Amino acid sequence: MPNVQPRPLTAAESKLVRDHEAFAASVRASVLAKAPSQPAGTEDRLAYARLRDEYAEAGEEDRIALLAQMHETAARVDARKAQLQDNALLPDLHAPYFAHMRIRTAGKVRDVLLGARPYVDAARALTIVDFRRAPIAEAFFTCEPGDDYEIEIDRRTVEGVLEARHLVTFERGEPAAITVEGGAVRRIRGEWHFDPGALVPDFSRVDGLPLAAEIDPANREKGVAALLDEDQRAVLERDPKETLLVLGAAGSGKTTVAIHRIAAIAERTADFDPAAVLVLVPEVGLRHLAQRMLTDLGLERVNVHTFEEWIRGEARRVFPWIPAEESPDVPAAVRRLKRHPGLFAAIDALVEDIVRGIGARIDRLHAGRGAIREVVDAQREPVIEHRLRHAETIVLEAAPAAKKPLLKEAFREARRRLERVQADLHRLVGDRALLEHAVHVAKGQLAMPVLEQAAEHTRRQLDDPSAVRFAHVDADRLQTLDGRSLDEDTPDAVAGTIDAEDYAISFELLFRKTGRSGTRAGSLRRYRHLVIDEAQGLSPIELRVIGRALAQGGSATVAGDAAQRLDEGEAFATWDMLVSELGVRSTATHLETSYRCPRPILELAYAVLGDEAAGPMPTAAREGPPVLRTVLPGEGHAAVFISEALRALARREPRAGVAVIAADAKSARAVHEVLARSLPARLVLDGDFAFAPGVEVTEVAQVKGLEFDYVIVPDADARTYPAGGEHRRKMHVALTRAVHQVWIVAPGALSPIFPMALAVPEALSWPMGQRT
Ligand SMILES: Nc1ncnc2c1ncn2[C@@H]1O[C@H](COP(=O)(O)OP(=O)(O)OP(=O)(O)O)[C@@H](O)[C@H]1O
Repeated sequence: MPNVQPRPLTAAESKLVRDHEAFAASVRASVLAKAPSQPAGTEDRLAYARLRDEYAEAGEEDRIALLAQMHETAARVDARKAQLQDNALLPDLHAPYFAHMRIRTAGKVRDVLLGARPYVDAARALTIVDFRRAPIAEAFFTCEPGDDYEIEIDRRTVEGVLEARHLVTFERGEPAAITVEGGAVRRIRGEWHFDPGALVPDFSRVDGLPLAAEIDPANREKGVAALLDEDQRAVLERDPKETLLVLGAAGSGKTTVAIHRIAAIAERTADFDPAAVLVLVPEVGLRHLAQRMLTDLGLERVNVHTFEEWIRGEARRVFPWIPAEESPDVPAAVRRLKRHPGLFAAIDALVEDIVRGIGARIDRLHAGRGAIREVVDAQREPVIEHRLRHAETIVLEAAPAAKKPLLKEAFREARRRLERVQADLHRLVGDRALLEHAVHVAKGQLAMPVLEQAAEHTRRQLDDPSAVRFAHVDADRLQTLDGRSLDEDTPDAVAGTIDAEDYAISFELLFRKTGRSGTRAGSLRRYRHLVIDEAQGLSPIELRVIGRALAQGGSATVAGDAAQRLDEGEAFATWDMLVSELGVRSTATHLETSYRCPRPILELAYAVLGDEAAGPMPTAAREGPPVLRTVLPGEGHAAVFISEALRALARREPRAGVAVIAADAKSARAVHEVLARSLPARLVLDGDFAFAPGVEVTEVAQVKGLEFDYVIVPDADARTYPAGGEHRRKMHVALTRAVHQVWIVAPGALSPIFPMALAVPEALSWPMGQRT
């Protein structure tokens, strides 16, 4: 806890307290004067959805009547919505606002309160503005008391002076603390006191360690190459033909070593061709980083792709039937099913079924009386083509000479058809009976309802989109009330699409049927050397396809860390199994020193992992400043604190690279919306990091393999990171991106994944209100 030495209030501070008690009383009176409680309009909303479905199914003669009904229902829904919104938008009386500013504009002084919802009661001179969106809130985020402001509102410039600004917390609906010069005034057991304390965390650099932007690009790679430790160098000295598994904690140099191994292989290989090397990474950000590292090493011709980019490109070349559009919205459970190792059991069952079908067909056409079918069914090779060849030999041996040419042709035709996998894919992912095999072997990791979901999702994908179905209907008749397409935001938006997960499944089906990874349209490209970075994120079915892209006699460097899995985690079992899915034999190296993060970050990142840690904590290469932690009453307070801290940091260390890493894209957008009001923060949700000084707001999934001078976790609260392995690994990834220092901000109760006993100092002496 901060060093608190209460003292009585000054007259000005007492006046401030009285003002805030008056604001709170005024909000309460205003809100209570408005009657809430309205019935929900659920029935009408459901009716509208039903009508929309009926419209899609209806014949042209019924459409006009249906449209009229849709109109009526929509009008009722809108009216209800307006009522409900009115009530929902009333301020929350427990904590109606979190900040206050006094502004002087056009000769008048006004008090403006900042809250999550806007609210105005002109009679009571009460104004609460939405801190995320109201233009005037910018004055609060960007000005110090006494500063002039100039803000664009509705194309007008409004000028004024910010006279005062305060953050406020509430307890049981009453003001409990208000920031003032040098600290805060605070109500303790009904008495108000002054508490001293700083309000901006003290980011402190590691002595002697340059910021990323301070490292001369020309020295960057040369520098690391010279620094590599014994274990890292040993990897580079291994035979280029060997497949190596490079394991180690976050920041232990796995990517660095894997990329430098390409340079080492290039040096030792007479006919080295960089275009015969493929580097696969999970995200676009890491692709950019790997490309930069390769360019620094003079290896810019090496292919670098995210796994998804690579398999999409290969699948579209090999399977010309693949639809142009990818599904915008795959249900999470279906995505999990399609990547789960249990799916192999469903594929096995499908393979048996296909074989039975082929045997029965040839038998029927050639009057085999069950004998041909029996021979085909009796074969046990994993690949259907091999079974058919085997069966053909047996059948032909027993067949009379006259029948042989026709039988031969029948088998050839059956084999020729094997490369058609489109229908098999649809059956596999849409047939409950087949998928039950997957759920069965998944031992509780997949639940039965996923069968229904997958079948439904596939059925909708196989539907023509409305635009195709109603091609004969006038375009203006297809206009909906809201002007959107009939499919938008409806489950039909997936009609005519494919899921990204289906690419690997198609390759697996093709292999199980033909023993090859090519069709008449094209073949999977092969490489002499593969680098697979962050391999822990790949599913067995994906690894099989990657393994088949390795040329005969080629080698691979597989790097990863099981503690950094960001999916549910079940696609990964052990490193041995992972390598065996790739179809290679490998030797493992463990890198034991973490170079990126200083000790305090590493300690916290390991404590957060708990049982999810793959091994003991690695050695930290250096000491560093403490991890900072701040628990605040809500998002509004967090936004203010983070923007103030970032502005102070930018003044002190303008060359620092800062990542604000939110749990997901939605949270990143919300944080960015506020930060962008007071500083030039970039929102990065497509991997397009600048690798330069400045503030970038992003989500955990984007930052795999990357590093930043400072990391701020803006949503380390219990709601965003509840207990659970998945959340522990996710936080571990976020924390371990920092080279210098980490600041954890919890808007609300701190996540339970942080150990209570851990010595993480409270960064700010912020008096908490009771409400979070
Ligand atoms: N021997 C070394 N001496 C000093 N710095 C090193 C050394 N090895 C690697 N580094 C640096 O440590 C940082 C982390 O390296 P790298 O990104 O390769 O780790 P990683 O194991 O791939 O991390 P992650 O698991 O987070 O992806 C980089 O800045 C790299 O330059």
